[in-house]
Amino acid sequence: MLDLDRLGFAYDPGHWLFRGVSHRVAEGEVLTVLGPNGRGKTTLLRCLVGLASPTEGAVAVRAAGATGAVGFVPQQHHTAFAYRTLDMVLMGRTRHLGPLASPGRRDRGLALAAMERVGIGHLADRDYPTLSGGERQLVLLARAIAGDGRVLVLDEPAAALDLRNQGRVLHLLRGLADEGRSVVMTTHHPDHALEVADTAMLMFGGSDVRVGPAAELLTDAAVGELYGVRAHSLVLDAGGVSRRVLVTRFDQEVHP
Ligand SMILES: Nc1ncnc2c1ncn2[C@@H]1O[C@H](COP(=O)(O)OP(=O)(O)OP(=O)(O)O)[C@@H](O)[C@H]1O
Repeated sequence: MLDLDRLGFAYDPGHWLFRGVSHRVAEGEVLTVLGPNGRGKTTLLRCLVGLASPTEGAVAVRAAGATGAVGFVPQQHHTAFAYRTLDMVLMGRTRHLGPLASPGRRDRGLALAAMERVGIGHLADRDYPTLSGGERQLVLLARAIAGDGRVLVLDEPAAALDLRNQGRVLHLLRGLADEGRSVVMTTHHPDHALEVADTAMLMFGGSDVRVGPAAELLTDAAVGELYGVRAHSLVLDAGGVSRRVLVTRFDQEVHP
C-alpha cells in the first residue's frame, strides 16, 4: 500500500501546488488523479515515486518484503539509444538482479509475458525509438509489469492510445489491482475514472484536494467546477448493465 501523509509541494515558497494531501492507497485499489493542466498531477506522482521531494509531508510504501516496490510509467519517454524493445522491458527486471548480474532466462520470460499481456509481443525485436507514441506507452507499461512492483504509478497511461487500447489498458490496470497491487494513475478523462477506479482525487488547487469514491466524487457539478466546463451525465444501459458516462459541452465554457 501507499501512504500519502499531508503532502504539500511548492516550487516557489508559499505558492502551494497542492497541500495537505492525505490518503492511503490500499492493495487492490485504483486511485485516479484528475485536475487541469499544470495543477500538479505529475509533480504529485514524482513525489510518490521518489523523483521529487515533497515540501511538506511524507510518502511511505508498505509492501511485504519488497524493496523498490514501486513501478513508474512516465508520461513521455525519449531515449537517444537504439534499445531493442525487449531490452527496454527487461530494464524493469533490474531491481531484481544482483549487483553486476545480467538478466537470465526467467527475466526474459517475464518480460515477454508482460509484453504479451499488454498486447505488444510482436514488437519485441523492434528498435524502441522507431515505435509510435502509443506503442512506446504500452512498452513502458509492460516494463512496469515485468518489474512486478506492488505499487504502480502511471502518468496518463492511456493518453496516447486509440479507443480500443484505452479500454484494454484501463481494464488491465483494474486487473493488476485486483491481483493485489495499489494503482495510482492520472487522467484527463473522468470516464476513465468512472470505468475502473475505486477512488478519485480531484486537484482544485492548493489545499483544495478532494479524495473519495470515484462514482460519488465525479458529479456533473464537480467535474464542471474542476475544469470550468459544463458536464452532463448520461446513463447507458448495455445488456442490463447500466454505466454512467460524462459528456462535456465543448461549446460552453464556464467562467467562475
Ligand atoms: N522544475 C520546475 N520549476 C518550476 N515550476 C515547475 C517545474 N516543473 C513544473 N513546474 C510547474 O508546476 C506546475 C505543475 O506541473 P505538473 O507537470 O505537475 O502539472 P500537471 O497537472 O501534471 O499538468 P498536465 O496536465 O499539463 O500534464 C506547472 O505550472 C509547471 O509549469
